[in-house]
Amino acid sequence: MGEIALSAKKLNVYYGEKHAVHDVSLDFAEKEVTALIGPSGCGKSTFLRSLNRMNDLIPSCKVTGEILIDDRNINGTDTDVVALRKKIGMVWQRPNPFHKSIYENIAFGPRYHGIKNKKQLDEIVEQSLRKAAIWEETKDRLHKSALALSGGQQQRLCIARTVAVKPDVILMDEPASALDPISTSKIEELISELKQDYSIVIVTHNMHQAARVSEKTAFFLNGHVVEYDKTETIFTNPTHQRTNDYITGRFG
Ligand SMILES: Nc1ncnc2c1ncn2[C@@H]1O[C@H](COP(=O)(O)OP(=O)(O)OP(=O)(O)O)[C@@H](O)[C@H]1O
Repeated sequence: MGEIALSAKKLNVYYGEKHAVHDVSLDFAEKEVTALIGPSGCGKSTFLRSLNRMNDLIPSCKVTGEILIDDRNINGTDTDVVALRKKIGMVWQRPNPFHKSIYENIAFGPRYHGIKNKKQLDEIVEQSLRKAAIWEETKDRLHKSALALSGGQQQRLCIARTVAVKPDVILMDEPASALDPISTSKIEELISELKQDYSIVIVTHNMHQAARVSEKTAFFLNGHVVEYDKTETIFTNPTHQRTNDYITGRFG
């Protein structure tokens, strides 16, 4: 494995009495894609959300264990959560552009983090849209509403919005599950491009997608990680019977 971008150590997540994630320890390598797979309700999204403290927003939720980035535990009370979410961005299942222009969607984050210069913002908007492979489709309508874009374009816009604040890690929670097959394949191509610059952790129900886009795969079951290995190994020669049963469609 290359350099580690992010590590979870003995992470447990509870919703009140419900113990949703059990003692999960995983290392995520720099500039690789890691897929989190497993049946519905096994804790994939809960785990993903704890990687940038999004679970803080759920009052009943309690997290124990460590998430290490640059050797610092982000679960401490002294963490600047806004700065953390700049470093570790999130793309959700449903595209959620702001009710603003395409330009303003992208400029919002950098402006919030202190960039006011118009020329600099123009450059960031163009670079981010290019990185998210949506520049050609938007360059002549930057000041039109983002909501007029198709679902697939909106999702690429949301990826551009995440990229605009220069994160190290991008978390994606089933980013293509609400999209048609052509938009899905564009998102998959984009993920393969983005991993040259970012570490990506993606939750997906789509096994083919996990096999196509990721280097590593973690198989979750009932809040536990059953197996974590190279994607090729998970899909061709898994160690555990339960992994084999899941990837061959025997359950889930
Ligand atoms: N906000 C919440 N409050 C209480 N329980 C929750 C909450 N969110 C998730 N859970 C429970 O935690 C467990 C894990 O849910 P989670 O959404 O993380 O699973 P998942 O593997 O991502 O599922 P899916 O693939 O269906 O999205 C489930 O039993 C779920 O019902």
